[in-house]
Amino acid sequence: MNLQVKARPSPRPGPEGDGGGIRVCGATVTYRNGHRALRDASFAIPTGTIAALVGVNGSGKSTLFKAIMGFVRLAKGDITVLGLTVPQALKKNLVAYVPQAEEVDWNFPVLVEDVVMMGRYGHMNMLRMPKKADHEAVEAALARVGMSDFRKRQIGELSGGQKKRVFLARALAQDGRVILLDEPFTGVDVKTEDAIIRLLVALREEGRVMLVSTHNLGSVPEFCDRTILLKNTVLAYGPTATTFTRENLELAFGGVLRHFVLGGESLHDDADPRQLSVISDDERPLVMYGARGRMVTQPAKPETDAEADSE
Ligand SMILES: Nc1ncnc2c1ncn2[C@@H]1O[C@H](COP(=O)(O)OP(=O)(O)OP(=O)(O)O)[C@@H](O)[C@H]1O
Repeated sequence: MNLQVKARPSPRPGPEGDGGGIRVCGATVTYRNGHRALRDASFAIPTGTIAALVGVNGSGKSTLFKAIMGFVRLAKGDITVLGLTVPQALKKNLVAYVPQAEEVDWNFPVLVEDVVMMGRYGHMNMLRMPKKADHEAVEAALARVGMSDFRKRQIGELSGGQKKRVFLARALAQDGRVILLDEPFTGVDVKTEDAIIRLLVALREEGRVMLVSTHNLGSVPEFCDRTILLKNTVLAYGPTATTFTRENLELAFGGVLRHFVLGGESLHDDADPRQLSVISDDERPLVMYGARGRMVTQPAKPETDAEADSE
């Protein structure tokens, strides 16, 4: 299916983004080779929320993370984290990052507990001598992700899902108030995915803010309060119930998405006229009711139920 992408002005953050959370305003990133990976991107997510970052490969998701982490410089625009500039937030250890598996050199000989201890570096002095509180934080973080028994294992010896949990533990040990997760579900089984989602929901209850890039469309309405649709700029952002729609997904993914409509004999034994739409970019598919695409999965929070019902 070929869908044309309409040019839309990048939506600007509303008042909800003032102060807390992550606020990105007109962010533009141009790499050294001249490639502009992010153009005039704007959105705001308040604290105590989980936001999904959704877009095709190369749409700028990792670039946006790098900008929030201060790894790449903004050519234009401005990012604030919990009301602070990026350097101020990094200095206070407020931002934790769970990288994509491809970004890590798994041959580097380091123990699981040492990886998690790296999360404590920002809390230590120049000599990086761990204190009792650092060891306790590592212990607690490993226990929280169910990886205590693996603490003396080399990180490279673990499965994909176990490695993800270790990097989540590193973010927990750091005690970041803002946690950026770059594709945490890629290469993990459903059980680990559920465990990660439960952990993120618990972290939300603690008032943290999480930005999660994912190709796993089916899980977004399950646990993400907000959605940001990216295609080198922000096409749409807002509550998942009103933003994560079929129309917006088609805008963001164009012909990359597979789209099936099931109805008639392939869905019902009787003359029931109702249809199901299935949308996928080849990870977990999103299932929606009917031609307009009403989500089957439950939105993350009760108030978004109300918004969905009022559609
Ligand atoms: N260091 C770099 N130098 C030049 N171009 C880059 C660099 N890093 C990324 N890019 C380009 O910027 C664009 C956005 O890349 P980015 O990694 O942010 O996308 P993404 O949405 O995270 O993709 P994926 O879903 O594949 O992880 C791509 O076209 C990529 O080739």
